[in-house]
Amino acid sequence: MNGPATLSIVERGEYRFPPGLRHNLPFYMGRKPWARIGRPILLFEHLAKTYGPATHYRMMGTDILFLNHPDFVQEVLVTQSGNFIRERTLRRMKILLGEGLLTSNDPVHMQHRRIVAPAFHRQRIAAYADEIVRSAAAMAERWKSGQAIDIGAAMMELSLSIVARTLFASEVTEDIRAINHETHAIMRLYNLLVILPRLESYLHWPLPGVTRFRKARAHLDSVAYRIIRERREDPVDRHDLLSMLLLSRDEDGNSLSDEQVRDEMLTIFLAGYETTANALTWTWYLLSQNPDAREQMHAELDRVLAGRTPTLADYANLTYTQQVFSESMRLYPPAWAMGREAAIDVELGPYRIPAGSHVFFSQWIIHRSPEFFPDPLRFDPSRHTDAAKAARPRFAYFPFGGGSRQCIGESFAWMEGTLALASIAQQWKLNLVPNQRIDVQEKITLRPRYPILMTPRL
Ligand code: HEM
Repeated sequence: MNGPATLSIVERGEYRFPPGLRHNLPFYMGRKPWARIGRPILLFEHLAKTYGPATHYRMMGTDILFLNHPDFVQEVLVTQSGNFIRERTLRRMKILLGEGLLTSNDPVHMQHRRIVAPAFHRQRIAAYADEIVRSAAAMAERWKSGQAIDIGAAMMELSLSIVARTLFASEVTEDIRAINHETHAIMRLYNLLVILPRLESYLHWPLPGVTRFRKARAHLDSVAYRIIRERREDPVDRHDLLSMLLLSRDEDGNSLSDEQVRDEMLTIFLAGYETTANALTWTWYLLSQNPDAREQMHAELDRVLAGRTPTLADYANLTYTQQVFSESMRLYPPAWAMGREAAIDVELGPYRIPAGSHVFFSQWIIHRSPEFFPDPLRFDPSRHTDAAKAARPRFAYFPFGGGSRQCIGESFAWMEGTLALASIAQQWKLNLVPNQRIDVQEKITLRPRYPILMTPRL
């Protein structure tokens, strides 16, 4: 790899690490302003500022590399992807998602990806455009001028309605609310349980949190398997993602079992719903703070749509609206960090790390690097013209990851984000209610830490 210019090395036996924290990470917790439980972004910002493109720390006996240069990201996600597997915390989401695309490793992952891919082909997701516009327009019609709304909650509700229509060809029914409710209950417990060293072995214990987890999973499974059974009994194509999961075959004719359909259904639900809702939430916030960009977007909507409801055919012509969405995901990437685990000893540039080491990189940090995005905190959609993109390394901007595990829902998300923005902005301008605390909460996705209240105006 070309790599960043000057890199120092710390040797340990046959291994070579970048410089970094002298003590195990827990040693610093509560002692340093950048080491706070639940604020990993502060740690990553500190490491990037202090050590530059690559740094190293240890946690509970595991070596962790934090990489801050697009060339390293490319190396891990593409060039040497075969040397890495999902890191431990993500693998542990198997307690909810089984062997779905997010949690599995090869060869299972490759097999499933081939079967699931047709559900996300361009022609197929084109059919979902009308559903997206209908859900967004219906929500916007319910708003009243000057009446404050919690934009994060509104975008979650919108995203849930879009998932209902596109994954299950349905309105938001009791079943879908149950899936939503139990998935979130499990994810809240997961955030606590994931810190246990051998989580899987505690799952049968009668501890209060674990009992709640088992109940939620049993309820979730009963709903999911009932939906699958009903669909198998009446196997018509309802033109939704679930029909595709049930009908899809790879080139050798392999299809998914009920258990595999359950895992992929919940994976798509979880991966596709909160990410897009957060991306839209931050976009409305940023537009309210950048009136020039907002005016330019409205001018494009007036020009392209001339008052019509947007359709799929308009999507390609809404270039500025797409750039607004891109710039929002640069500053507030819904997937704000990613990780892998080295399956074998790995050489990365001048470094050599042992099998079992974890490697992390953060969209939040790299997307805000002044080297690739001058004046990085400025909201500027023109950073995403084709010419500007071609002038940057591929992994200076990677909201959807990359390589063989690049987000399978990326085209869906672009279409959903752009058309939802267009449908709502056609009816409203959203202004921020003054004097609010705005901050991020870095869970698996990047949420607002406090509700963000906005008022729609004509
Ligand atoms: C703005 C919205 C979205 C963002 C920012 C996003 C981001 C990502 C990222 C970064 C990954 C790679 C994770 C890794 O390699 O560790 C990923 C994977 C994935 N995403 Fe998305 N995603 C979004 C929307 C969606 C949607 C709408 C769907 C489905 C409808 C979806 C389904 C998936 C699935 C199934 C994977 C796993 C792919 C695999 O490993 O083969 N995502 N997403």
